[in-house]
Amino acid sequence: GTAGWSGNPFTDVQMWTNSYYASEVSAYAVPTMGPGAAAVAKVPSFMWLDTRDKVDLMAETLADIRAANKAGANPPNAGIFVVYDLPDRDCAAAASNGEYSIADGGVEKYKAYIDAIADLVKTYSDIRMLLVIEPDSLANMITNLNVAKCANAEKAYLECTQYAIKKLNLPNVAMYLDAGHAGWLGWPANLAPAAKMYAQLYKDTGSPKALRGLATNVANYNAWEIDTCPSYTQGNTNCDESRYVNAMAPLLKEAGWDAHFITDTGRSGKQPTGQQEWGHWCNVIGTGFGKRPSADTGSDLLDAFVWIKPGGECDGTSDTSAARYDYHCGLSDALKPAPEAGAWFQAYFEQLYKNANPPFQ
Ligand SMILES: O=[N+]([O-])c1ccc(O[C@@H]2O[C@H](CO)[C@@H](O[C@@H]3O[C@H](CO)[C@@H](O[C@@H]4O[C@H](CO)[C@@H](O)[C@H](O)[C@H]4O)[C@H](O)[C@H]3O)[C@H](O)[C@H]2O)cc1
Ligand SMILES: [Mg+2]
Repeated sequence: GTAGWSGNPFTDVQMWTNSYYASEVSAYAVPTMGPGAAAVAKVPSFMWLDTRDKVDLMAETLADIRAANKAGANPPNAGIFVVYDLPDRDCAAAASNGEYSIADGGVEKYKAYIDAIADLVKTYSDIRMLLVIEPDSLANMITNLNVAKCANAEKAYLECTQYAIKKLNLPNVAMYLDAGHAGWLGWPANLAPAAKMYAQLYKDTGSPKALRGLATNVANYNAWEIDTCPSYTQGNTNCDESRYVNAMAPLLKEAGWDAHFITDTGRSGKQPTGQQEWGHWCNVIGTGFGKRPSADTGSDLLDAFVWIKPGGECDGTSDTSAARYDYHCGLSDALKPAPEAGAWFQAYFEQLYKNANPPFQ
């Protein structure tokens, strides 16, 4: 099969459209928006393994993919998943805190979570797995060690990430470490320290073949390429993901890692967005579905445009009394009322659909 790969792992496969997202669209969007909304579920978005239980959903999805490939899918389907269950997850924010805590054996539980994923990858060695590793984790190690929860999590994040990289270094895996976005690590002050950290991790894990590069703009809204830098990017010449990737790549190469990239365009179709400030990340108003997933990027550095954050799934609750309330989700440029992170947010889906570029309607 095409499980093994060399070069760009997106060129000879098609990304799988999973039934979990399709069921959300058909249950919540189609009834109010009509059959046209179903077209969004035909666009492949990554499946987030944000709890240990979701690994069971990964197993079901891999069975679906195997069946489709056996039935003659050409090109064959690849699985697209986000590994996202670090202990003390999302350490600089409140909205996406996870099930594991460092204080409560979270590192060991995380390793068992990774072992379960690795077992599935081996069971389905006929299927190529395209993985994003831990959004918002390493990026916080560059810019938020002043946040106590992040400083306390640094050792665990690095131990868990190294464990994940080594255990998932398998022939049918291509993985990309989360690298924030142009408005996060793309700032001049953050770029070199970030490149140093990622290159170090690549070397410390033995320059693993399965570690293809970095994923950018996960759950964020930046354009891949924009002619006029939006006002909220003032001060940072890397005002889109292409500039960020082109600035980061040579630093990694100099440090010994010939890294490639994927960029989330799932919510970057409308530019500029309604952000009052670039650092506002929660349920931002004025955004739209963006460039469709494709390996035809026009860039030697970018393996694919991908939809990593599933459009319509919430970034965080706007309920100020909720345990996971984060003030970013209460800002003027955050759509409200919003449910818990990961839950379906129909009004947001309608916003993305209305503003889609290319359009759906
Ligand atoms: O003018 N200047 O010269 C100058 C210099 C330096 C400046 O400082 C930079 O300012 C940037 C903001 O512009 C900061 O970037 C923000 O950092 C946040 C984490 O702290 C990120 O939040 C995450 O977002 C994820 C989704 O992306 C969520 O899933 C996740 O839950 C959530 O936590 C924001 O995206 C990201 O935009 C940089 O750290 C900071 O270094 C600023 C100006
Ligand atoms: Mg988030």
